[in-house]
Amino acid sequence: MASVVHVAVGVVCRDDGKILIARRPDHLHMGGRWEFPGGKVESGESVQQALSRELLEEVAIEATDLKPLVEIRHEYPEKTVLLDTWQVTAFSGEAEGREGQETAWVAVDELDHYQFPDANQAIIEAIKAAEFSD
Ligand SMILES: Nc1nc2c([nH]c(=O)n2[C@H]2C[C@H](O)[C@@H](COP(=O)(O)OP(=O)(O)OP(=O)(O)O)O2)c(=O)[nH]1
Ligand SMILES: [Mg+2]
Repeated sequence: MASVVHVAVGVVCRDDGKILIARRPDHLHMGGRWEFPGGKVESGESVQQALSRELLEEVAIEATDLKPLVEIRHEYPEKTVLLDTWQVTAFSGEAEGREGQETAWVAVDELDHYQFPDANQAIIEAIKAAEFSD
């Protein structure tokens, strides 16, 4: 059986409530679709360390406060991922796609207008639910 890929995913939220999304480079799995920035947890790393590293590498954001949002396990035909998803409640830096990706700040009720990988529907639902519990 194929192993599960552990992925650290960040929902970076600005003071105006908008959330950072980035477009996955075409050559990657789910290329061309929008995502919440993040990447694979490497061996010896905690998920928080992985997320902080990926946010800096991908979108030039330095996360200063993280809180767990949701864990989504999803089976794609090619692989199974565990999206370990965190809300980034404080950060510094100006978001930019450091790997040439397009980025956007999007209101929660506009997330549905973007095409994400299939696993992300559950993340979007968790974001909407969290909005009302804060
Ligand atoms: N970062 C991220 N990955 C997602 C999301 N939704 C989703 O299905 N994925 C999947 C796509 C990939 O199979 C996997 C993440 O891998 P990745 O390609 O971002 O990993 P990485 O940045 O470490 O890149 P690399 O090791 O391939 O260089 O999780 C999402 O919202 N954000
Ligand atoms: Mg990545």
